[in-house]
Amino acid sequence: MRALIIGVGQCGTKIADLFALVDFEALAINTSKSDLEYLKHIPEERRILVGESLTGGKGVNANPVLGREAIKRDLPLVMKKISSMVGYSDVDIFFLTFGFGGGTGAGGAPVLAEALKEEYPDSLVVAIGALPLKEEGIRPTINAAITIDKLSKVVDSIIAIDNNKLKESAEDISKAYEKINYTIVERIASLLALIDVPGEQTLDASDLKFVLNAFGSFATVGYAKAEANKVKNLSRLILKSFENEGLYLEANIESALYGLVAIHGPPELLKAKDIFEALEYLTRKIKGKQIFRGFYPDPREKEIEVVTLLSGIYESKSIEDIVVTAKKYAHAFMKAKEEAETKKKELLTGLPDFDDIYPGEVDERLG
Ligand SMILES: Nc1nc2c(ncn2[C@@H]2O[C@H](COP(=O)(O)OP(=O)(O)OP(=O)(O)O)[C@@H](O)[C@H]2O)c(=O)[nH]1
Repeated sequence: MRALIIGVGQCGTKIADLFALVDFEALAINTSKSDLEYLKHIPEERRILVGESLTGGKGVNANPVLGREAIKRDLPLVMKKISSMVGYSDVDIFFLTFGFGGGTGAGGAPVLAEALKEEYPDSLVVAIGALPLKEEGIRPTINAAITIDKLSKVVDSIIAIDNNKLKESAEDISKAYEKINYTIVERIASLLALIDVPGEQTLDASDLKFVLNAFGSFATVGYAKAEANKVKNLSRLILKSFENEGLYLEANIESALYGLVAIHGPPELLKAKDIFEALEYLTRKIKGKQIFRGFYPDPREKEIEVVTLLSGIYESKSIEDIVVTAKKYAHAFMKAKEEAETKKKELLTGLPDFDDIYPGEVDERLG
């Protein structure tokens, strides 16, 4: 299983940097020079500043039109770098990480996704994007809604992370982001690390690709971990991993098409009866009724870890809230703009030109 992580914009490159820390191949793309310099784990030759001629290396200030243009201008450079990283072996999945509410990531991710799909038709392109906090205001909400629409037509799945859901109240925002980013990487890296690893039942790259090949719908990742000696009922721990409070976004998991569950822990505790009980429950619950599973007994392990991926989701309150708010605002804005234009026309119609009021002035002076 080979995954390549491409971070776009500040949020995206911070997340990609954490993936690099746990040994994933990662690339960072940004319009802000200082944000690129701030990264710790992605080597310098894998950091690309785009759109410098447009932005002077200072970011795009939440303007996705500039973000889109910046990536477009330097797309050949970006694709050349990706090609040199890919080399001669296939990439199963390109993961694009970014924040939905800014300018570089929101504007750039769809452009890059399209280019990757064209260049690497056998690889999946999966978006991993953070949804804006409600208190950030209308602009990030609009950026997010439009980017969701664009990506849903290009990528295979969108793993949307609702910052509102993961941020604990009264927390300092940069600390909250740090924690959220850690959670994202912990879950996805744990899952990817188990793919193709021999287990009692093994998940391979084609299982993961099947589950994520979901025509641009939403996916979410659940997680539960506990010290092995404290787990009295494994079935309950598995169920906890896909309970709403453990997921990345508010979503109706019953609307999911596919599920994938990976369980890792000491062999004596991975009891088949408990596992099947929980998986049967999940199979009944989701619409598509297709669950892939992997059990990984590991005698060195002192904890039990469960990672759950649900995909093909169309019912999500987190997404609906953003789209509905953005649509409402966009309609009100377009209406206000139209009214302003009409009012301006009404007010100014009927005025004469200078020549009507000062006839012949120039001719007189010229004699
Ligand atoms: N989870 C998470 N979300 C973040 C983080 N940083 C920013 N965000 C979210 O991402 C959005 C802003 O995206 P950024 O990545 O900062 O913006 P950008 O893509 O670099 O674009 P510009 O700053 O406009 O050039 C906001 O809606 C934030 O809520 C982060 O580290 N983690």
